[in-house]
Amino acid sequence: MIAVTPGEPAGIGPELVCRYASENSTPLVAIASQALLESTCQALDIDLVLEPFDPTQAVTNKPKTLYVLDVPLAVPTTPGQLNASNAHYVLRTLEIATDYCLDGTFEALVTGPVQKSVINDAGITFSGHTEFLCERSQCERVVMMLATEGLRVALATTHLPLKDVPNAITAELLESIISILHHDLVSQFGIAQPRILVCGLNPHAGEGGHMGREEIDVIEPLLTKLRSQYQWHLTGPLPADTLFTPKHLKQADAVLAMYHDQGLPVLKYKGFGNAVNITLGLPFIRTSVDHGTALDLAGKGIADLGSLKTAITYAEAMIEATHTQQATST
Ligand SMILES: NC(=O)c1ccc[n+]([C@@H]2O[C@H](COP(=O)([O-])OP(=O)(O)OC[C@H]3O[C@@H](n4cnc5c(N)ncnc54)[C@H](O)[C@@H]3O)[C@@H](O)[C@H]2O)c1
Ligand SMILES: N[C@H](C(=O)O)[C@H](O)COP(=O)(O)O
Repeated sequence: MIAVTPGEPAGIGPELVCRYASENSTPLVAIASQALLESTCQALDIDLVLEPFDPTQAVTNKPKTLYVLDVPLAVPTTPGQLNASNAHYVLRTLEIATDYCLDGTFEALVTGPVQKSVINDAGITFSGHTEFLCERSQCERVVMMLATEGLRVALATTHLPLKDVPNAITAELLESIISILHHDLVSQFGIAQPRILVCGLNPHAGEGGHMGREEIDVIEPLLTKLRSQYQWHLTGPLPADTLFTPKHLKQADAVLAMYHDQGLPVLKYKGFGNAVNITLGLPFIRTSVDHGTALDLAGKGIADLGSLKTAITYAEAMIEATHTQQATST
């Protein structure tokens, strides 16, 4: 079973989930407000039956059906209008979803977009699903990786102000990020010997130390150590501006970028609308859309479904890969 959280109630998440369930037969359990989903279907004329979810019963593959585990909103919503009063609702849906994934009720969680700012406006420190799921699952570290046809980009740091990035790039951080990335490319993506390209942090990878020393002091020694210890295929640190070119990418299974806007603009330029955001290193599968709440489109029924479809397709494939791995290891 796959759980889905539509995310911010005033964003495009609820309508995308309802439209997906109306048009596709993958059985999904939405952890969300039943009233919100009902009003969304009514407003946009979406043909969908909302069935109460019973955790003791398996869901069946019924067309035009969405199972719902009801989590009431604090206050009714208007599409496109944020209300901090519903921030706790958003987090509650994520808590319930995570806990049901951890106890094995769901095999995967697919998340819709949340509005990070409004959660913080409600007085809750929140930087993203990735960090939230890491903490709730009591993981020491997880890795954000976005993927689209022909490109996978993982991040060494995630939702961090740019000024804090250089100090965060330590050998300890990079070793655990690369280890999780390598492990999950093998186990979840079936790549026997993953080839990973690692970006430098500074322009031209530091220009021999004249434009920053993180490459010389931290990244290169760590890559050398990991190569000799594990024989992993790690290339870098490479200048990020020319790393994202076919010559390099055709020899890679994934790229590790040092920070959010070093890697994600390239990925989204290539695949926005057909990309997926995956959290590696969790004890369960989590995929997500590549876009945000798109408040400008909410309630209009015109937002593109492509990324939600991709996120669900990846979750299904990763479930399959996990089953195959379990079968071969027993
Ligand atoms: N997975 C997530 O939870 C997630 C991902 C990205 C951004 N966000 C959050 O979303 C909020 C808004 O972020 P933003 O404005 O930078 O990005 P956004 O993705 O919401 O919007 C950027 C542009 O893309 C368009 N767009 C987005 N999704 C679309 C879709 N499905 N179909 C057609 N057009 C679409 C929007 O109309 C807008 O023009 C922020 O709080 C951000 O942190 C959440
Ligand atoms: N960094 C993501 C992106 O740009 O698409 C996005 O903010 C969502 O991150 P979480 O999955 O951690 O919420």
